[in-house]
Amino acid sequence: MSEAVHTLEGWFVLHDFRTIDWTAWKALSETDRQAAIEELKHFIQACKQVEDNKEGAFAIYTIVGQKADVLFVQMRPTLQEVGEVETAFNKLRFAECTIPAYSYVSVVELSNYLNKEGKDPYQDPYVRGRLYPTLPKTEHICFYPMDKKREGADNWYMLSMEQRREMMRSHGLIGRKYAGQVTQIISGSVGLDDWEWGVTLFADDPIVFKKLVYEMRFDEASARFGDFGSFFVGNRLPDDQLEDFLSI
Ligand code: VOV
Repeated sequence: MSEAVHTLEGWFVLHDFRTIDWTAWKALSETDRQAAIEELKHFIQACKQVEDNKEGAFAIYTIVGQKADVLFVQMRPTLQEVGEVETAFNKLRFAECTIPAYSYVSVVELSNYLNKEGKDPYQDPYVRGRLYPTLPKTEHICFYPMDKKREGADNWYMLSMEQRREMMRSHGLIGRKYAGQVTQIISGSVGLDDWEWGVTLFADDPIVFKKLVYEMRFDEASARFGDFGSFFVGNRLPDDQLEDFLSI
């Protein structure tokens, strides 16, 4: 049997994609719509407070294309807290005018393919910053789930630790070329959701998503072993644009 890589886990993550039921939203009276916006603003403020207190992380993006209209990314220390914030959102008046489009449950993950053994990684400030991140406030987000293949000769899980380590080293070298242009958060979802990882990328230039993902397609870890789900891409929704976005 091949050796399983040791993983470090950080915050649990919910990617909560909603489609706005514009017909229901338009049917509300102006007063009810304004009250719903105020309530939503309160909810967003509470999520930001959690982030400021370093007790979780939060981001809100509008999604381009018909798969969804808006994405709430919620990170919390426990699965229970992630469930609670999802329920809190569902109780908002605004949520009554949304339709669940897609969701993804995972936990921020780092593997030790490239780590030195020895010190307790959970005490390393760099590792902690990766496991318990403050989400970058970039203009754009890209999310997709992925698997590593288990098909005939292309079975990631039958490779030796050394073979996998070498491929992850090559993968990391490509990624490093994009340092400063893109931030990646890899969250593991084996046993939690339908795919094995969620890939969340943050960048100010969406073309960087295309270039990075394309370049990685030629790298063995992705070319031979990557299987990908649906891609979602979106634009940051700053507080001062929320009203505009929801205005009728
Ligand atoms: C944006 C840059 C970037 C950089 C620097 C980077 C580096 C690294 C390193 C060093 C490591 C290994 C240690 C760790 O940190 O876990 C990883 C790990 C991982 N990655 Fe990555 N990755 C990037 C980016 C990046 C992208 C764009 C993708 C999607 C792949 C694609 O084809 O669409 C991805 C996937 C993953 C996955 C699924 C894992 C876990 C694999 C496993 O078997 O455990 N990743 N990744």
